[in-house]
Amino acid sequence: MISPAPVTATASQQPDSTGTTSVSPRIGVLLVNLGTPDSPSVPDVRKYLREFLMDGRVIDIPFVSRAMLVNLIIAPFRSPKSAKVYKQVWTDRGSPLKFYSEDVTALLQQQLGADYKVMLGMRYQNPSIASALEQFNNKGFEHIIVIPLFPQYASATTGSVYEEVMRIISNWQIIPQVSFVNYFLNHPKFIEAFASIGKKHLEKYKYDHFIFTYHGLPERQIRKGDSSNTCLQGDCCASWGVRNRHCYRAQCFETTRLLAKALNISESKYTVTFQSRLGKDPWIKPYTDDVILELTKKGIKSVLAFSPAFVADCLETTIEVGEEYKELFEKNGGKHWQLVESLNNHPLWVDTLSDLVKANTQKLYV
Ligand SMILES: C=CC1=C(C)c2cc3[nH]c(cc4nc(cc5[nH]c(cc1n2)c(C)c5CCC(=O)O)C(CCC(=O)O)=C4C)c(C)c3C=C
Ligand SMILES: [Fe+2]
Ligand SMILES: [Fe+2]
Repeated sequence: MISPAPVTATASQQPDSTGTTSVSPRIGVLLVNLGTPDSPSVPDVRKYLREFLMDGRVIDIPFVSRAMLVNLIIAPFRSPKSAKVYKQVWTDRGSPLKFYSEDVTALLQQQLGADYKVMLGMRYQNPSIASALEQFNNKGFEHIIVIPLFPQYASATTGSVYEEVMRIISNWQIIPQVSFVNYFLNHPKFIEAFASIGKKHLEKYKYDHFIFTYHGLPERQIRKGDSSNTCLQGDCCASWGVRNRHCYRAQCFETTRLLAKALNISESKYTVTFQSRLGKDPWIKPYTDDVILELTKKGIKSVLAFSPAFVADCLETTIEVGEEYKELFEKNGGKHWQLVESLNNHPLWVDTLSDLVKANTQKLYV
């Protein structure tokens, strides 16, 4: 696969709010994505999967059971299969998840200017969150803004990033002001960015149906965070608000409603689905593969598939949605399946991040 050329940042000195030009940045911005193996080799993929799946927020079962499951079953059996798939998406700049995250880091740095220093960390493997945060340790930074690159909150993703950042920062001599962005599932520019990529496909083809497929989660993880005791019952996700603010499933429905509105897609024309389930426990429903089969039975011939839980193309978009679900759809009578590419290095995505940083930048009283 050929990757786009890297984006390079040219940080310039800019006047601050008092009109004076600052010499060194005082605000650190840490972007964190999930992570990816260092290479598509089986040992590197195994190392990545081990670190990822041994996170107690990802596989939330007792440590000993988790260690047995990961080390005796998942890592040995899944690594060779996953390595093959990583080889398919690998480019001269590495995995798309990583190089698009690097591009966005450079573009955001360019946009924010010299008062800010923007760093990228990966929750698993490299560059680590620890190595990125070290750039802010004891160097005069007054505020660190952490943005996990996950539009919707889940304990397995955003929650895990918070835990790791706090674990590291808690050892510092000076702990500056730290802000965390909890989610941005409804940010107008985030919605506009995805909608504008989708529109390009809509201009070329008249689709019968639209699928909004999100990464799944074990139902258990939704229940654990459900203080209202309303989740996963009836149409609990029909609305999103104070009652279910951190329900990942409700958040996915909210992102979808906003995207459908921006794209003028009526409710009867789309379905929200959840993909990538692992293991035998029930995950949040409906499952993407089940819905694909139902749609083909109803005679749906063409589908445009959005994957708005991801901000960069990765295995879960390019391969799972773009290839595996396409194959399933076509095998069962579908004719035209199209994945909407992820935000990657889209200018409106960089604007979204810039807005999030600005909204979290506090006046420093010095
Ligand atoms: C086993 C439990 C898993 C949970 C819970 C989970 C939540 C979750 N993950 C993402 C984002 C991504 N996941 C990716 C890959 C991936 N996820 C799991 C498992 C869980 N994820 C596995 C085993 C894998 C690896 C797939 C493989 O190797 O075959 C990726 C892609 C990484 C890449 O480099 O391409 C992303 C991104 C979210 C948003 C989420 C909870 C909402
Ligand atoms: Fe995942
Ligand atoms: Fe819910």
